[in-house]
Amino acid sequence: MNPIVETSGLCKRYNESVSALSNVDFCIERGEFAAIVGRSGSGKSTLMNIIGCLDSPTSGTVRINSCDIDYANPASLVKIRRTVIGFVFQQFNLIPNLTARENIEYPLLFNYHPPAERLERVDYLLAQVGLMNRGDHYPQELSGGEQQRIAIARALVNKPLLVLADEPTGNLDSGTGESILGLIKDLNRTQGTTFVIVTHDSDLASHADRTISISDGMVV
Ligand SMILES: Nc1ncnc2c1ncn2[C@@H]1O[C@H](COP(=O)(O)OP(=O)(O)OP(=O)(O)O)[C@@H](O)[C@H]1O
Repeated sequence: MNPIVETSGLCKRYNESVSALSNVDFCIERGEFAAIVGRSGSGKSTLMNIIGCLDSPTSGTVRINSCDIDYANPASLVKIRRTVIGFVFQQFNLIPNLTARENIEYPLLFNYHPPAERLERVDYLLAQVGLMNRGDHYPQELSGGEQQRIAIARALVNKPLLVLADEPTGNLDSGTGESILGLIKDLNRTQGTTFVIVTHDSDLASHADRTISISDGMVV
């Protein structure tokens, strides 16, 4: 057992009447491809936001890569988000006035990388997601599935240990959604990157090694 994420007694209350997570204990192993499933409002996004260091729990602890997360220290959260975690969103969130290639390269600009190294990394990832011939296209010139492939390449550019994807297929038709999950599965197998995805769709979740079900803020 070599977990990349461990939570213990995780609780999140948004206010007195809304308890979004209650006492969540779970772990994600290194190299795993896990799917979090649950009905709308069950607490999936809340859990992903806390693991992704985008939001803080009301109580409980989270360990990522064997370090306790200090939610009171914003600089340490930024560092973890930049170096350990990659994010993929339902809405793709590509920057519209940058080409596909520039979108993938963008996170590298925050850490020092020589230009030749950046080019090589971007070319490698464009090939990995099967879009070598689309690098100079702007997001609006790409299909939804192609935009999500570029967003996945961008999430991988800093070689994160963990990629969190919140409804990565939510904006795609079912065939394209399957091909995106096939890509994630392939990257997980070939590169060993840990993926945690949230999906409403239990058929799509069956691509994952393990399904974690959330109901009313609890792992069931
Ligand atoms: N900022 C907020 N303020 C108050 N309540 C919130 C806030 N964000 C989420 N909630 C509530 O917390 C609960 C869990 O929400 P969450 O977004 O985590 O669910 P979800 O499983 O991701 O839902 P969906 O599948 O619809 O995206 C819901 O009852 C929601 O209304």
